[in-house]
Amino acid sequence: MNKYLPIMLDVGGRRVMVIGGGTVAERKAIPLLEAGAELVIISPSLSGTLSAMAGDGRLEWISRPYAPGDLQGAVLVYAASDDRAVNEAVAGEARLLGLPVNVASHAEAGTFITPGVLRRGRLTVAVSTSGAGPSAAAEITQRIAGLLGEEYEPYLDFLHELRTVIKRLEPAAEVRARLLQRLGQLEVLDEMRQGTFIPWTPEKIESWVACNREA
Ligand SMILES: C[C@@]1(CC(=O)O)C2=NC(=C\c3[nH]c(c(CCC(=O)O)c3CC(=O)O)Cc3[nH]c(c(CC(=O)O)c3CCC(=O)O)/C=C3\N/C(=C\2)[C@@H](CCC(=O)O)[C@]3(C)CC(=O)O)/[C@H]1CCC(=O)O
Ligand SMILES: NC(=O)c1ccc[n+]([C@@H]2O[C@H](COP(=O)([O-])OP(=O)(O)OC[C@H]3O[C@@H](n4cnc5c(N)ncnc54)[C@H](O)[C@@H]3O)[C@@H](O)[C@H]2O)c1
Repeated sequence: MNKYLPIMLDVGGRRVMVIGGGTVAERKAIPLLEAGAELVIISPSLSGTLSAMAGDGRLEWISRPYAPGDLQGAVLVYAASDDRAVNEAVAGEARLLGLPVNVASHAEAGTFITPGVLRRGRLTVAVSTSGAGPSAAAEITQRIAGLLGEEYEPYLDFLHELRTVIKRLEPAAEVRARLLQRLGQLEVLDEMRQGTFIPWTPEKIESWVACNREA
């Protein structure tokens, strides 16, 4: 049943190939660019949005149909053409090269699928139905969006800042673990939700660390 492994992949500066330039390719391309991928699209045509992005130099467009050998140098592949046989051929080449491949027309021909995604700054929530119901994945993602407000973005920035200071100041693993656990018990998230949070100065952070070091 649990066939798919959820992971968070760093594609920053890495070459990702998308075959096809329509609606689905566009939906896959935008998060790839947001994640800093070096995006190459091979397709005889492009959607309006993708075309504008190619014009701005945000992605490379190779204006022709897919041909075997096109996947050289990629770390990730999306077969998003509307031709099942083409997507099949792309998946075959990816398999030979040992590359993860997503197949839009029939997911079972590929090796990974795309979840619905909600982002709040450093927080990412990914929702997958393992392919059972893509619309349901989108709807559940929207429901979760209603539960997790915008306050999570500054909250995670705050946690990141304190965690960085703690890791810098505390060499002892035991003390670090205690501080990081206490960090999670602060009421900062509620304060941020209510708009009453006052940003901590570096002095306040250091004094909080000093006061919470002991068991
Ligand atoms: C979540 C989301 C992310 C994204 O794509 O970015 C996503 N599909 C979304 C929307 C959506 N997709 C489809 C519809 C029309 C309604 C319907 O058919 O249900 C809608 C609804 C809409 O458009 O509103 C049709 C469809 N989808 C797939 C197939 C082929 C197949 O089942 O094999 C067909 C039939 C094609 C045909 O028949 O021609 C396959 C996949 N779609 C997946 C992801 C993967 C599984 C995710 C999971 O459940 O875990 C998987 C397996 C592979 C993949 O694409 O990675 C995104 C919502 C983003 C958002 O808005 O939040
Ligand atoms: N996975 C999903 O979430 C999902 C959702 C809806 C539809 N689909 C399926 O995904 C496929 C694509 O859907 P779409 O709405 O993006 O279609 P679309 O018609 O908008 O786009 C298809 C694109 O494929 C390109 N193409 C055609 N032949 C090609 C080739 N030989 N090489 C490279 N590119 C080629 C076309 O030029 C076009 O840009 C369809 O099979 C559809 O059934 C998947």
